[in-house]
Amino acid sequence: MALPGLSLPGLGLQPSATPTYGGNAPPPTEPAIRREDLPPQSEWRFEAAFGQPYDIRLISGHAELFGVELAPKQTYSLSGCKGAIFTWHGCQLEITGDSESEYSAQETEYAVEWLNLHGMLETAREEAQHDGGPRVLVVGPDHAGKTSLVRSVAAWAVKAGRAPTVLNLDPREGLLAPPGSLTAVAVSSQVDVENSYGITPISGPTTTPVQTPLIYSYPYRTSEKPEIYKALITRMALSVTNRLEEDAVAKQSGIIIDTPGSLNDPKSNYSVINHIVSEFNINLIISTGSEKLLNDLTRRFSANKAADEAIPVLRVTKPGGAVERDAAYMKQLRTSQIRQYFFGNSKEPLNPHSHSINYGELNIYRAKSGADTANNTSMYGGDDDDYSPEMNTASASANFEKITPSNAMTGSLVAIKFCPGNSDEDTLRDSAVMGFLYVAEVDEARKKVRFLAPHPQRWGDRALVWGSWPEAVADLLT
Ligand SMILES: Nc1ncnc2c1ncn2[C@@H]1O[C@H](COP(=O)(O)OP(=O)(O)OP(=O)(O)O)[C@@H](O)[C@H]1O
Repeated sequence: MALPGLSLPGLGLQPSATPTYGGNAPPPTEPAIRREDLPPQSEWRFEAAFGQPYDIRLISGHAELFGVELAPKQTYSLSGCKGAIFTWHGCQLEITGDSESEYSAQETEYAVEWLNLHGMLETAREEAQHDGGPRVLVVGPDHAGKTSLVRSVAAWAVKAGRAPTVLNLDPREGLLAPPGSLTAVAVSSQVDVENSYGITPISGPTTTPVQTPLIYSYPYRTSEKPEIYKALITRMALSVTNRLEEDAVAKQSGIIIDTPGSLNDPKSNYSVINHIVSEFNINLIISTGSEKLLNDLTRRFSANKAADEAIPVLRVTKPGGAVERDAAYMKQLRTSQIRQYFFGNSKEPLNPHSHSINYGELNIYRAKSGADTANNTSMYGGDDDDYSPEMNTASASANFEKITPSNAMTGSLVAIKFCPGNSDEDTLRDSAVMGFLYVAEVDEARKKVRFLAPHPQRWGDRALVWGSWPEAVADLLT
């Protein structure tokens, strides 16, 4: 048994005789299996590399991964995952496989704060009047635990019978969609340990919950195209508000918004945060990982305001285990999310469909990058209170160009928009996404493109949008 709080990789192993190997025989390659006893309110933190098997089984007690309870005796494959298995009352875990880092930790006060936040949100839901439940914005620098917090409070809410709407506004990491998208989804069934919020609708039967998210394409790195980012937020706010009006449970459950760390530059005058707050009518801001941000937002939204105008800004402790994810890891994460979108995972393999289509039948637009477009205003360009998407019509008209397919597209994703192929630029920008295609091959001689799609159905004459983000993945089919 490992000493609580002092566990290091391998220390949980039962001592065994040192094996000796005769001749040139290779050592056995059986993965190491060890058991860890976790005391109450502690967690098993791990960083498992991509492609390296890393399995965890709950042997006794209760434990959860960011709010999602582990089923006893079930093996969870957590390869390519960094996270923590937390226990409120103590548990024993069985761990198989190697990790880059793993240890048990008892400095977990953050978890109590997160649970208190959940209690607070539950009270707000119970007291919700005609304007619905809590509308929460979570902000903080990169790697501060924002996504983990959102996932935990959403999972606890679902367990309490709610259906919170979760929004991901970080295009670097997809939610129920590949990276390069912004998503809103009403989470009504239990969140999955391995698949998080579940998977999007596919052609076959599944064991994981199927969700129907609202997806918008934002094929840029976060700060590249502020005017488009803001226009999409306005669009999403409208769609989400309309959806909530049709679903009393979702309305009462409220919304929780996860944001990228890049929104927190004070030089911007917090222009995008202001925009989100006003479009979603936010009534609670959670700040984590930065004292300065907390102070700035408190001054802006809460201090010296009349009671009916003030928006409370709450500080939540950053989890000690929240780790930085370097550029190489984030690239692997993006590739793995794209692969999973088309091929599923080991438990739920998918069979993508191949579509070979003549150039003449396609309406493809290239979303110009920030460097391409003139009038590229800064994300941080002044106060946002008077922003309206119409103001950007002139610049929006320079954002898409119709193209003929070329080899440069090979390995990229294109978004299938709901709008027709001959739509104007504002419609192209604002239209939600029906799904994504992977460009497997462009045959310039025969003027044909071969796409991979999760669905067998063709998409008619709908507009396709190709952007610079996420980067092309050359080896998706290998
Ligand atoms: N208590 C914890 N123990 C171990 N790992 C953790 C813990 N909390 C979070 N992590 C991990 O740390 C990493 C960063 O956390 P998370 O993604 O929640 O932060 P974030 O603020 O959303 O980051 P970003 O803005 O860069 O997306 C993730 O890989 C997450 O799984």
